[in-house]
Amino acid sequence: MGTQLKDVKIPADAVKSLLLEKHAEYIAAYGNKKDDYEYCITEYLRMSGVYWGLTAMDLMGKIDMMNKEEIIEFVKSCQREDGGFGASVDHDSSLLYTLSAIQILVIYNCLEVIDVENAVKYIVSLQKEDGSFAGDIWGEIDTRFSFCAIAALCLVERLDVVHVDKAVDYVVSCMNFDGGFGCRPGSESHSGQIYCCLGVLAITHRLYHVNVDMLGWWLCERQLSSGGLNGRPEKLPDVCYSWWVLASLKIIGKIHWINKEKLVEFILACQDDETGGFADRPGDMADPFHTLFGIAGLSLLDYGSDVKEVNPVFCMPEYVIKKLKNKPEIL
Ligand SMILES: CN(C(=O)[C@H](Cc1cnc[nH]1)NC(=O)OCc1ccccc1)[C@@H](Cc1ccccc1)C(=O)N[C@@H](Cc1c[nH]c2ccccc12)C(=O)NO
Ligand SMILES: [Zn+2]
Repeated sequence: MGTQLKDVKIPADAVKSLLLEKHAEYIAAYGNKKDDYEYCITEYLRMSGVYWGLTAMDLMGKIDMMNKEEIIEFVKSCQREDGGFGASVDHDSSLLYTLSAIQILVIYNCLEVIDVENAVKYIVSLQKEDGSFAGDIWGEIDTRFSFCAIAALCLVERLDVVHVDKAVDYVVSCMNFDGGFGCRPGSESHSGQIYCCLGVLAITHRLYHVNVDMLGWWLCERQLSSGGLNGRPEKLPDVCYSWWVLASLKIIGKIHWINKEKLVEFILACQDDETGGFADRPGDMADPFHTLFGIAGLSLLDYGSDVKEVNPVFCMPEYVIKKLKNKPEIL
């Protein structure tokens, strides 16, 4: 018989509707358990964790349940001498957490509380001769960091300070024969990297470089019989990959190429009806990361009226991105 496709079976008693109130309670309570084991071991990505929780709550119309003052104080306390932001207080600066910090402040519309000029200097300092970006001073090059840099500069309306054409050339040099993108030239196509590279091309209005039919085909091939999407061939479906693939399809105008009903069923089945929140696949433990990307995925699928529209490029509420002078393009 043919190769057994790895997939999950959705249990008959799986959740079939969005438990919005439970997810709001789950996220609101998460920030209060400062001595919880899980909270402590995720200190290394805390700034991103705050972005995930805040964005999920805003998309659910529950942002008022978050402690605005405490969040803004935390973000301010993480800006370092070099202008960048670390994941938590006293952690080294990185482009990943500099983007998350700026995303949080733009949602709260209070960029003035930080030194934007110094943050811009930090981002510029990480661009290389070939247009690529390192993630921090230790120098790892990855198209993820190209997205962090371009997205952050777009959010503070300062795209003019970097070599945009060289940044685009580097991203294009990472395009593969299958239409996808990897982390460096010649790297294997991966849904997360595709999302980042399309984000750079959407923000810089250079989506004409994309082989839309080839990439669209590769992306909708990610859907398995469970309805869920995986990140690469032969991998298991995962609700966060439902976001990376779906957002990518939305950016290139091919979201209608996948079976929306089956994907909605998969995402809803990933909810934890006891604790609230979404897990990566049915039956696993929920976490704030998969909760954001489950809700954002349902938003892209126009599920239910009580979830706000999400911007596929920034994974932030559309009403926030609409205010930008230079909006990202989608096909
Ligand atoms: C570091 N991360 C990952 O590698 C996750 C792990 C994972 C979750 N489910 C399956 N694997 N994978 C992941 O985020 O892959 C998507 C991805 C990969 C590369 C580039 C962009 C997105 C996760 C954290 C994590 C670790 C372990 C378990 C669950 C979450 C993570 O921080 N992802 C990043 C992915 C990302 C989103 N936007 C970006 C912009 C630029 C760079 C990265 C990102 C994030 O959400 N930042 O806000
Ligand atoms: Zn995942």
